Amino acid sequence: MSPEPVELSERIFSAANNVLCKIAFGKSYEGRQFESGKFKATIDETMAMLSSFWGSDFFPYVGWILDVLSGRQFRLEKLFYELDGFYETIIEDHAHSTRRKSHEHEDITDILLGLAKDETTSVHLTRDHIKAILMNIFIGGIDTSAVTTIWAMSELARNPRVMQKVQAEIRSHVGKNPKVYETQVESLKYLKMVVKETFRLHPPLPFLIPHESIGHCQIGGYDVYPKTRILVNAWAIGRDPKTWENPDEFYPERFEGSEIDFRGQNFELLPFGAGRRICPGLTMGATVVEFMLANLLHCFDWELPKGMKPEDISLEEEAGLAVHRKLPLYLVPVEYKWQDYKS
Ligand code: HEM
Repeated sequence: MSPEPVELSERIFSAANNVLCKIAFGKSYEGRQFESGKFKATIDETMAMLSSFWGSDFFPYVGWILDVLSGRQFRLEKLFYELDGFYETIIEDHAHSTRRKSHEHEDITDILLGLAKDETTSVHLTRDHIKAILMNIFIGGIDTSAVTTIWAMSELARNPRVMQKVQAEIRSHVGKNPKVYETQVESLKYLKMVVKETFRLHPPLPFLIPHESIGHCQIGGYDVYPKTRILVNAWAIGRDPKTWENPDEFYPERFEGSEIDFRGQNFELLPFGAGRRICPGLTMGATVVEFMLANLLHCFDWELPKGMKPEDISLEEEAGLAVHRKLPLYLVPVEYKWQDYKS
């Protein structure tokens, strides 16, 4: 029986969720605190709340009336209690757990609770601080890593030459091992170029996170006054024809021998921002994307659904704080017979 197409977006989201929850909370709470599917819906609702129009942002004295009448305030409060309950469960699970106390298996929540108890440090963490940090990881890390991986798979499905080249690299390094280990990813140079090229064309937060200027400055002859809201268009910067040759083409080789990286030192490529407010989860986010992609590409060959051509894969985007594909991504996974691999 030939394999059926699968909807990849949901599965990649679930994988990113499992990996990041394991690192941060020690286990995945999908199907427990949140039944399956509800987890994604909660993150989607949070992203929608973060990117929607708030009357009170623009009309400080009366704007709240708009927010109440539109029902947004009610949605926000409902979401707040849902998320707060989730973080309470995680903290309680850790505080009263019979889990092993060995430092070897500590997750981020263990470390934060340890810091909160430690009276010798100058950092005084409260329960609210801990919840806020967990919120940053939960909201900031899962969706961004999943979205990048989904865009990478979309571009690879549209570009069979790149797909074959990156798979050949992974398989020649990993050989007959049925899966790729984190330590093996470091040597996958072409995979890293594929990820960079994906960040260039599809930065998951195309306007980063809104900033506010604290002092007066001039940029390109324009005065920017204090308290101005600033949006940096990382999406347009990544497609600027003055910097990038054939900017709309997915061509990872453009990074061969290039110094340009996404770590905030090169303003041509800013998927994680730069400077003081650069994403603190940069290394974790990039590692999770490379790791998920390496395994997807090593374990399966990905064919197009019957009758579809590579150029039929849509790259249409859906507006939001994090830019998702507008349409689901269906591909056919064909299990790779790694026993047959010939180096
Ligand atoms: C592919 C993955 C990721 C991408 C593309 C990404 C991107 C970004 C961007 C663009 C910003 C705003 C920077 C700015 O406005 O200057 C940001 C902020 C942030 N990110 Fe990430 N991120 C990713 C993964 C993660 C992960 C895994 C975590 C946590 C474990 C995380 C936590 C945060 C936090 C806490 C902030 C706010 C920092 C602040 O306000 O100072 N991110 N991220």
